[in-house]
Amino acid sequence: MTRASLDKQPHEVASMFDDVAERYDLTNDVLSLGQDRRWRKEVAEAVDARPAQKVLDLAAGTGTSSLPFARTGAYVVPCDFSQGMLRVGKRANAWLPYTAGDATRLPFKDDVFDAVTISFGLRNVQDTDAALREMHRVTRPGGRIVICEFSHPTWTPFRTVYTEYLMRALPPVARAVSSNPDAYVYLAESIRAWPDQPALAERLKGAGWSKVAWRNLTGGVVALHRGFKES
Ligand SMILES: C[S@@+](CC[C@H](N)C(=O)[O-])C[C@H]1O[C@@H](n2cnc3c(N)ncnc32)[C@H](O)[C@@H]1O
Repeated sequence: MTRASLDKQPHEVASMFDDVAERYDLTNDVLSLGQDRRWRKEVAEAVDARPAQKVLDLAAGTGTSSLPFARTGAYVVPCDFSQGMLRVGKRANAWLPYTAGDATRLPFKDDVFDAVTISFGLRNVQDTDAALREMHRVTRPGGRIVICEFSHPTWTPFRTVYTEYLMRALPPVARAVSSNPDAYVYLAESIRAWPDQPALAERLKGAGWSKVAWRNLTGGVVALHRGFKES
């Protein structure tokens, strides 16, 4: 697959996730070397969902990213546009209110969620700024956003090793465990093309979010960005 794999239309992205849905959670565990569990714990702490709060987990896929919020007693809505991912999720956790929807045209009214969050999803949305604006629209004044996304390690020697892992080690491992190995070539390429931590913070501000800050996890392999909607 060539770099053209990054130029995917939304329906191609949805279909790519339909293809990997059955083995998505297993593949994640293997390719992240088990780190994904730690990252999810950090996201849950950053979102700090309280009982009865309304939380939107956007690009929720199978809903694995939604479970930590549900466990706090919050009302969490997993939303995604891949029918395949939603189907696998519903089979495992039928009690979650899975909702089909596109991040750039959310099927929710204004100001309804206490918190909106997106894990490993924003990088896949073709129009990042439109998704950030939509997330802002559906958040209540005073509410918060937490974005968990692959990012760029800040220490150069580590960044070099990590880039080698992404471009050389990850594709053959993905070939062994995934039902659609090309999806993981796309993963590697999309991570490299993704804005770095300060650039993503500027995009959040541009979409209307205030008090924007970020924190690196695993040396910057992942970054947690957060922001607030002005009251
Ligand atoms: C890598 S998965 C992340 C799933 C889950 N959040 C997790 O942490 O495991 C990315 C998800 O983003 C979804 N996605 C990509 N673009 C989207 C869009 N425009 N609207 C809704 N979902 C989208 C895909 O369908 C896929 O399920």
